[in-house]
Amino acid sequence: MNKVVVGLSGGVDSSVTAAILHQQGYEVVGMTLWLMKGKGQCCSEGMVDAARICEQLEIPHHIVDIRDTFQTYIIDYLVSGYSAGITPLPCSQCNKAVKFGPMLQYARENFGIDRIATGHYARITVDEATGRYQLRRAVDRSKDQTYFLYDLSQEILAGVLFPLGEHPKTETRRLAAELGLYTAEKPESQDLCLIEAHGSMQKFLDQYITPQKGDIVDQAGRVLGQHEGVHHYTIGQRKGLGIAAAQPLYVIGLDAGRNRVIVGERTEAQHAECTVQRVNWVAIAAPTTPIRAEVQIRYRSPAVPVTVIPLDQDGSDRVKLVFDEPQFSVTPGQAAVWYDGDVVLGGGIIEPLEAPTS
Ligand SMILES: Nc1ncnc2c1ncn2[C@@H]1O[C@H](COP(=O)(O)OP(=O)(O)OP(=O)(O)O)[C@@H](O)[C@H]1O
Repeated sequence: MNKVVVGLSGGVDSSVTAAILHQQGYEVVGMTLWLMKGKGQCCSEGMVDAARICEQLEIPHHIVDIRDTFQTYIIDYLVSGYSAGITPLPCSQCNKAVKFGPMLQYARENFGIDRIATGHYARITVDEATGRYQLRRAVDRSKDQTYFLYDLSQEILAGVLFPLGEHPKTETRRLAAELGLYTAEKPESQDLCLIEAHGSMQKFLDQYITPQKGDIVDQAGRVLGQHEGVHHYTIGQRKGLGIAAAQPLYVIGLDAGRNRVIVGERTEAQHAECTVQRVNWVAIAAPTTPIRAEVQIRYRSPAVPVTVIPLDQDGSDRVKLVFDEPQFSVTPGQAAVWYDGDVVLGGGIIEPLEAPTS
């Protein structure tokens, strides 16, 4: 019988994932990763709900304490990034370094199982010509999570199932109700798990970074106001600046070294290009010449036409993105993920932009 370990968060998506695979005849083992130290209410609720689902499906449930890994790869990563004036994206890093890699390893070492499944909305296919695993957008585009999954290696994609990628979310809910799953009515998580646990990113970060007031300046260096700590701001932010100006002002730069937040008008918040590091190529091997694609620079932003230019000799690790049209709020630390239609070609982390003068 085919065996699979299903990552169970205690939410409806992973519950239905386990139920679908169970129905399809897989021997399913439930696994919940214990992620957060201290403020762990959502973790403990999730663990209990996951245990209930496993009891209902009559499958085993294992809890794996991975809090040290989460601390190193997510908490420390966020704190050092925000301290340096960038806005790191924790979710792709979490998927790669905390969830998929360790879950596969644990499943192999402890149960001899080399396949895992999660409730992510994405699809995996194989390119028959090249043998490469392809990551594709979910059928339900409003739920598509490929932006957070671009960094998974070929080896990991080979061992993963995303049964929900083929289903609209409404069908997931319907299935949960039809199967009488304990979690069928559970509300959606609205935000990052850290924000859900702490109320806001600022509250979370203030535990680690002492807020240090400083100047809000324009590109000419004129002081326009005071900020509450550089780590409270992100590129493109308009609200909460506390500055009265004739034109709306946006954050266009974060100068952690001089403890300054730099603001400007909307046109100053636009960039024609940026560089991207730590690139992971998914559907294709690293190219050595420029390619055309559509790129997404934020989770909820649309994919826009771009030329992807390899910067290293082998084309692998860094690229330059030249947008057909200048883009608003290109944010260092966030991911840029480029696609060919619904297929992820590759992605990486946006590097610090050329600093606006201040
Ligand atoms: N703590 C965890 N332990 C194991 N697997 C997890 C955990 N958190 C998330 N996952 C897996 O990753 C998938 C996507 O997680 P995400 O945080 O995006 O939650 P979600 O889309 O709200 O899904 P769910 O409804 O299952 O919570 C989940 O469906 C689950 O399979």
